[in-house]
Amino acid sequence: MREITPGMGRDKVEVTLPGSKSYSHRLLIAAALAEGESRITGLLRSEDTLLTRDALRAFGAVIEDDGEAMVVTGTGGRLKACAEPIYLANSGTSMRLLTGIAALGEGETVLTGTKRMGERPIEDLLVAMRQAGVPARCVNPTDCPPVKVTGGHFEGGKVTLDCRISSQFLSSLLLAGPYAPKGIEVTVAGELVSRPYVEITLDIMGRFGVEVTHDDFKVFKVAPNQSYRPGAYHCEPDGSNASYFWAAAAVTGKSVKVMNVTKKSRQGDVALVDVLEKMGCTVTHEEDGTTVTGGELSAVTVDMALMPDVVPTLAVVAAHAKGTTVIENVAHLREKECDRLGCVATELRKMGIDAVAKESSLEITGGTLTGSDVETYDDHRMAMSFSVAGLTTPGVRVLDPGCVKKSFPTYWDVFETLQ
Ligand SMILES: O=C(O)C1=C[C@@H](OP(=O)(O)O)[C@@H](O)[C@H](O)C1
Ligand SMILES: C=C(OP(=O)(O)O)C(=O)O
Repeated sequence: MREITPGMGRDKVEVTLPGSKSYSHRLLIAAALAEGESRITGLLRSEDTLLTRDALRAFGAVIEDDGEAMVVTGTGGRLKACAEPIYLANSGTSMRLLTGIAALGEGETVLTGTKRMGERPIEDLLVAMRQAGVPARCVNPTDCPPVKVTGGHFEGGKVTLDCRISSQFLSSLLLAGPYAPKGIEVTVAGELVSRPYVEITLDIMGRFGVEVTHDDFKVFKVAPNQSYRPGAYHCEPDGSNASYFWAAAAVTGKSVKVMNVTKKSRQGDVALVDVLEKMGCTVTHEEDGTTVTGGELSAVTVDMALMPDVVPTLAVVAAHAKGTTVIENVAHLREKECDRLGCVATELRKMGIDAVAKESSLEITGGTLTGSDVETYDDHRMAMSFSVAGLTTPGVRVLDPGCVKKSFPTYWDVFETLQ
């Protein structure tokens, strides 16, 4: 349990954050698929990214950490079969991306995780993998992990993929695509949620020398006989984790500059600053970072389909704003570490805020918050978002502060620099 001390000590604070979770997973995967040695700096070392690292080791990549960089000796796309099941806790990105990669193995791989992982759907990805020749199925009759993938049969070719639940399915097929004999052509059926994460995938594939073409995010083509090029790569800081510090400024009326996170990034969550600006904050864009300064906050109606991970952050800011904020088009939040629509609304209501989770939206009417014991549902973003409420409200106690280890093990140290 951790009780948050209200107030920000200084009027202007600069924070420096660890590497992007999404970029870290992809940098490690691309380097592990390359032939030869890559040196990657700036990587996030958190529970989830280390699970991806360990899984890639199990697939045969050699990965050493010298403290500054991870040095990866890649496999050239020829992966070992894994005798033991690969445990991926509740890292959706590891599970979904590595399920596609397992198709490049030389035998059966079982990928498994926590109880909650066993409730996070993956069948849509497996349907597409089967179309590409890969025997892949859920071990239980649930459409969710554990999954069993039989490598060595990945022909590729044309597949149709439903991307309404997760963009990670598409990233998975694209990342494995260059090593399929026919390459891969993915037609997206249904709305593609969380599109910026696919842009991150394309960015990394491009930087590693693999070409992907697409027709306005509807049909994606990866030609065969391409390979990931090893080299020296750097990981930028995490835009989703920047949100808590911008939100801290928004609710306290102070200024926070997040160093080296800018609108030039492909991380979609950086666009949260545009929403905060609409709500009444002042945003300053500089080459070396982005500053939010709090102001009088008013409600907004905003489509957050492209920025799912910062919805809990925005919800806490909305609880401090005048009027009713409507966060639309976010049904996919129900499939995250917890049901993020239901759980955010429940915890806000415990603080005296009128919050309603609808089927695909969240409505929050700003008001006066009261302190409460915040249940985190083993979800790092619940802990980090609600800690921001503690800056304005006495008596906010985060029940399981340790769950931040999933994406930001040093969160509380950085948070303390605000105070
Ligand atoms: O590909 C990625 O790195 C991610 C994609 C998003 O998931 P969905 O595409 O399932 O929304 C996001 O929520 C997750 O934290 C990271
Ligand atoms: C949804 C998230 O992660 P993942 O899907 O990788 O579990 C997240 O970090 O908010």
